[in-house]
Amino acid sequence: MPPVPSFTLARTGDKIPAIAFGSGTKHQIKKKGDPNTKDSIDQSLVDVLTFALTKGGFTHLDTAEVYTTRVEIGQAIKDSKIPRDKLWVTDKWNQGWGERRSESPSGPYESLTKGLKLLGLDYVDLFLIHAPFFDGKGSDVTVEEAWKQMEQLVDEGKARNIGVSNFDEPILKKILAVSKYKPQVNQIEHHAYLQNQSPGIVDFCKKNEILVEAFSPLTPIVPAKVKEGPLDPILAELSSKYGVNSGLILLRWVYQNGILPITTSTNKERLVETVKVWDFELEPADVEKITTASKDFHFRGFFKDYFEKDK
Ligand SMILES: NC(=O)C1=CN([C@@H]2O[C@H](COP(=O)(O)OP(=O)(O)OC[C@H]3O[C@@H](n4cnc5c(N)ncnc54)[C@H](OP(=O)(O)O)[C@@H]3O)[C@@H](O)[C@H]2O)C=CC1
Ligand SMILES: O=C1Nc2ccccc2C1=O
Repeated sequence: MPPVPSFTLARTGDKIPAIAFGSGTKHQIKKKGDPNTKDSIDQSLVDVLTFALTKGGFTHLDTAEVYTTRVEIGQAIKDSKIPRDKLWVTDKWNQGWGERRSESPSGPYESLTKGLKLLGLDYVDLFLIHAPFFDGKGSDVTVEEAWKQMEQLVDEGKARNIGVSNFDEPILKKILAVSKYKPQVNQIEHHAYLQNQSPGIVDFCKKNEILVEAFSPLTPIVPAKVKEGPLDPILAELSSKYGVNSGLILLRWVYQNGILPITTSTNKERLVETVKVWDFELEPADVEKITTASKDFHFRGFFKDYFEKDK
C-alpha cells in the first residue's frame, strides 16, 4: 500500500494520517442492538476493522468510550499484525449528554485508564472530549477540570495528543484560556451540506492551529440522510471526469480544504476503493464548484438540539 498522506499537528509535530476509519455510527448501533455482542466482542466489527487496515489501506482508527468498540479496535490492531507505531488510534471520553450519564463521571483520566485496558495499548495517539456538554449532570467535572486531566494524560504518556469534538467557539475559548497544552484537534460534523457547523468554527480552528476533523463526510450521498440535493448532478459530472465514485469526490473535497475526513463502511468493495482518494486531485475550480453549489443547502445529522436550539 502506498503511504497515506498526513496532516502535521502544531504542538507536537506528530503526523496524523489524513483519513480515518470510524467505529461509531452504524457499528455502535449494530453492536449495542445485538444481545450477543452488546457486552462482549463483535467479531464482525473486528473483521471489518482488520480488513480496513490490511486491505483498505487505512492507518487511522477512530473510537470512543460511548461506542463500546474499543475492544474491537484493540483486537483488529493485533490481528492486522501492523506495528503499533505505524498506526494512529483516536479515542474519546464520553462526558455524558441528555439523560445519559458518563461511564467515567470523574473525567477523562478515568476514561482513558479504562480505555487503554480495553484497547490493549500503552497509549493512544489522540484523545478527545467527545462533546461540549458540561451541565453538571453528565459528569462531575467542569470543562476546565476535564482539560487539566487531559493534560495529565499527556504528561504521563497515555495520550500523545489531546483535543475536542463538537466544540463551538465559546467553549473552545474556555479551554484556550486555561490550557498548558492547547487542543490540537476539533472533530466536528462537516460535509458539503454543513460547511458552517457553528458560526466561523472552521476558520477559528485554523487560526488557532487546531486541525478540523470531519465526521460524516459522505452525508450528501447517503440516501437515508439526504434523498436529493443540489450536488447530485455535479457529483455525477465530477465522478465521470475523474473516473472515481462520488464518495471519493466528497472525501477529496474535505481533504483539499485542509480538513481530515472520518468515514466508515461495512461494504468491502467501497472499502478497497477508498485508497484511490490519493490517486487524483480535484482542480481548484471543481473544489469551488462543490462549495458554491452546496453551501446554502443544509443538513445536520448530529446534536441538532445543541447547535440549532434557536431555529
Ligand atoms: N465525534 C462525534 O460526535 C462523531 C464521530 N463520528 C465518527 O465518524 C465516523 C464516520 O461517521 P459516518 O457518519 O458513518 O461517516 P460517513 O459520512 O463516511 O458515512 C458512512 C456511511 O455511509 C454509507 N455510504 C457510503 N457510500 C454510500 C453510498 N454510495 N450510498 C449509500 N450509502 C453509502 C456507508 O454505508 P456502507 O457501510 O454500506 O458503505 C456508511 O454507513 C463514525 O464511525 C465515528 O467514528 C460520527 C458521528 C459523530
Ligand atoms: O459515531 C457516533 N454516533 C453518534 C450518535 C450520537 C452522538 C454521537 C455519536 C458518535 O460519535
